[in-house]
Amino acid sequence: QVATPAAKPNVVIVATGGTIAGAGATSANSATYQAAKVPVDKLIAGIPELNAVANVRGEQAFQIASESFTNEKLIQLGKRVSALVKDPGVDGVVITHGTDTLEETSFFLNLVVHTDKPIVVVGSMRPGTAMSADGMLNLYNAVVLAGTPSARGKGVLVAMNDDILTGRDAAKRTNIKTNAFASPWGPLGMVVENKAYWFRAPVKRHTMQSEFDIDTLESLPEVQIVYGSGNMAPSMYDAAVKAGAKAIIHAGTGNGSVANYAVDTLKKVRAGGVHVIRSSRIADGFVLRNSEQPDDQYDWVVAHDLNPQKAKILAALALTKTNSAAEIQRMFWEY
Ligand SMILES: NC(=O)CC[C@H](N)C(=O)O
Repeated sequence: QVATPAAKPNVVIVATGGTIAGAGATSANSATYQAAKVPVDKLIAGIPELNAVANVRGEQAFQIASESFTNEKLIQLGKRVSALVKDPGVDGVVITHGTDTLEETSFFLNLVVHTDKPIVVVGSMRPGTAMSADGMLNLYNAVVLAGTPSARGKGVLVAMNDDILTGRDAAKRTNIKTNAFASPWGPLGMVVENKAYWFRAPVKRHTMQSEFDIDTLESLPEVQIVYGSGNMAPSMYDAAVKAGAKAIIHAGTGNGSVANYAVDTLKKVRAGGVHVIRSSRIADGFVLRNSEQPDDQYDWVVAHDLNPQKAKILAALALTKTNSAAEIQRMFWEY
């Protein structure tokens, strides 16, 4: 009796732009190119091998370089993904995305899309026109992952350079090389020749367990980041408040430290009703509450292990639920 082949999964690729859709003048241009040029159908047509692993169709949500993402685009993308995963005919979703803010989008979707279906965010460091372009295999791996049943329930995933990273932790660490993304806590696994191999699973709240829901969101409160350095200008915090920030992410040196000449400004910011959240400018930062600064006394929040750009996403979502620093801190411990 001939075994009937397993039905191929139905995967939708939602394209937003980035280098994975980029084009350079010559094959030697691995770092000089224009992002967001190639439409999704051409990306799919360029990888005929996709037909062997999934039934794939594409949608062009945007065609932009990801440094140009806005809160409005995050919400628009989130709502589209939420609608797609509700479709019983869709088994998984891939999002092609520029790598500059890929980590913000993957974390945002991890927090707001209520599904256990795989959602895989993917980009590339070289345009498809370059020698040893990485986009084709990254996209192929992302589609394999989005159609893999064992990828269900693991939250939003990032597929880059053979690694499977969690959308929560994935961060861009270099701006030229193909091994650009990493997590402070390591990858969840790898995709190798059409198969996902798992070694870890996320433990923080995400997707189905999240209290945030894209279907109830129409906008996000303003949150801005102020970068810590020697000889800072405390007026930068005032400028963020003037720009409408409801929370300021302090991207502090080391332990999320605050210069002694800036503490009073941040205390005034908090007294004015704007939240202060201490993150760290270093890679793999980990900010302990009441270390270096008396957060309890100042009613400040610490970002835990989240880098400033990730903390900004969670802070904005937290402010849609509460204005209590204690509640915001709980969310930073749990997500
Ligand atoms: N590798 C990339 O995707 C970077 C290109 C562009 N800055 C973007 O983020 O869209």
